[in-house]
Amino acid sequence: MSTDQSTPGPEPLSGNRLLSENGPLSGTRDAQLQQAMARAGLDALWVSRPENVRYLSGFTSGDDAKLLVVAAGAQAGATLYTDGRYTVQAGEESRYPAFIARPPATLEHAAPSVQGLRVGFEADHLTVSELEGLRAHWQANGSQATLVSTQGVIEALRLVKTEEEVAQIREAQAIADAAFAAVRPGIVAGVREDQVAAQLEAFMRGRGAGSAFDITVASGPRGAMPHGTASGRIIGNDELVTIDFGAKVNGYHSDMTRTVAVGNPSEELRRLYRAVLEAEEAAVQAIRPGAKCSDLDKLSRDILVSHGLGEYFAHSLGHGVGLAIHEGPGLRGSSPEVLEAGMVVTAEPGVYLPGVGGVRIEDLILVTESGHEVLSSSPKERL
Ligand SMILES: CSCC[C@H](N)C(=O)N1CCC[C@H]1C(=O)O
Repeated sequence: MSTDQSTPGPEPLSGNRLLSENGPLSGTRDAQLQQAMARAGLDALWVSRPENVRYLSGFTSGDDAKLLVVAAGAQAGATLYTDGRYTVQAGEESRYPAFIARPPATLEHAAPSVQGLRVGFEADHLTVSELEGLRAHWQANGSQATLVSTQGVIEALRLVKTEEEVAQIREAQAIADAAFAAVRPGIVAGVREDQVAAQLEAFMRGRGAGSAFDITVASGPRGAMPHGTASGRIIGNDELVTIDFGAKVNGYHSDMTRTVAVGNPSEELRRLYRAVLEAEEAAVQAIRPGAKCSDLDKLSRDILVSHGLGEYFAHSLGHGVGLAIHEGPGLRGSSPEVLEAGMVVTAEPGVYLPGVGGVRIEDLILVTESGHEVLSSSPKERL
């Protein structure tokens, strides 16, 4: 939602309108939100990250959606702001009343609700011009809100998944596993990388899922690119091919990487593969509640260092997965986070040797009370 009124854009269908009367904050998620806002010293929160709007309201469009949450007092409640393209969708999906308008009408509508309040905004998900819009409308004309820069208020609530959320992720991963099983026999010399990606995507769409992100199919020397999106390269004989993909079900993602052998790759490539597999399996085995994310990263990194490959492990061990493909907790050396039951994370060490190729192996893992459950079930090669 831009505050730039020179930008062409949709008009409200019939003027700005509130689809229903202000609804109260209710339910577990709202209670957790109110507590989080209290901890952050906020009276209100202007939510602009699409995944956060969806998490709280149920509204699925990331194109134009903002949420104003007022935690307590006479104005307590939440309102969804979106434009006239989404009138029907907002009415069907949002738990909160929707005000259909474009800025600045949205900000003018919200101004009386935030008068004199400490209003948080999401610093990582608000443009400079949008912040200027908040200042212009909420810190003038007697509104005098105090704008507070925040980070991760709602993301912290999203770390531990509910059973319903886990079910969506599990379903997404099951579809991705089925796609891999269907496509794997066709990954042979002479096939283009983008044909492999297209087959995976078509399979997932056929099962009612989307693709979680641009699929990586990186063969031969392209394996040295951690984000080697499928290209027109023809897969050669005796190569390794790294395939990283996921499905998306009701907004929830899965994420898995397999590196497969075509023909008989060299002993040097097989050595890389075995080292990464050892690092990956050790990390997975160590996943349990109470495990420090930084320790898990170190565990897998130390194994690769012991094989002389530490310098080629060019990223962190893994990340949380949910409404975003990359979310907390971060399984990286600098992370202060500790795993809890209900988190869903990846373990995905890799090595990338420019001019040679690369290997990455990744599983999707649910942290359980007793340890973990590996959600991804596609077989890994033993080279
Ligand atoms: C663009 S989404 C990439 C998904 C992938 N599984 C992934 O998270 N990574 C691949 C390389 C490292 C890691 C990342 O940090 O992007």
